[in-house]
Amino acid sequence: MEILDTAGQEDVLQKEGHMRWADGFIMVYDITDRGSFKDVTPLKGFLDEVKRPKHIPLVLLGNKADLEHARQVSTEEGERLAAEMACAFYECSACSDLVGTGGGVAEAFHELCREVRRRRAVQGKTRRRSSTTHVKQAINKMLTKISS
Ligand SMILES: Nc1nc2c(ncn2[C@@H]2O[C@H](COP(=O)(O)OP(=O)(O)OP(=O)(O)O)[C@@H](O)[C@H]2O)c(=O)[nH]1
Repeated sequence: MEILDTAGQEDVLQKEGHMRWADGFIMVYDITDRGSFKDVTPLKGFLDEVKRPKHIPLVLLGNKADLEHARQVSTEEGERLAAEMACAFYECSACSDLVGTGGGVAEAFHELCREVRRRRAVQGKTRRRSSTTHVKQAINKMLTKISS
């Protein structure tokens, strides 16, 4: 697995390059900064424009859960946004190893990996099914030729 931590201030071309490169995304906002939460929706819109096929593996992550006293974005708001984007949601603290806060970082990465694998398995099945269909069609053609 390769992890790219984007700078957050990259230009559109850089952003597009990163989006094309990646198989999955963790979108992180700061629960003590409503502005960072508001940035998620347009970023997801941009991702949908750039990425084919759509519905790429995605996890929404609210960071800095250790700073509860400074919270600006509720857990429910995070959950609602994740439901809208049809993705998993966690809150975490990159600065705390406490159970229930620090655990979210690892869990977010695990969930993203699981989702990437699930999508690949589904795509693999589709590809296998379609190649079987091609073989069947070719055999049918041959049989038709032979019988005519
Ligand atoms: N209390 C607390 N502080 C955090 C947490 N995560 C990051 N920080 C602090 O927030 C500041 C910014 O962290 P960065 O990792 O540079 O954030 P970033 O989003 O990667 O910033 P860019 O490089 O601009 O993209 C630093 O001072 C971190 O120590 C957290 O979970 N809890």
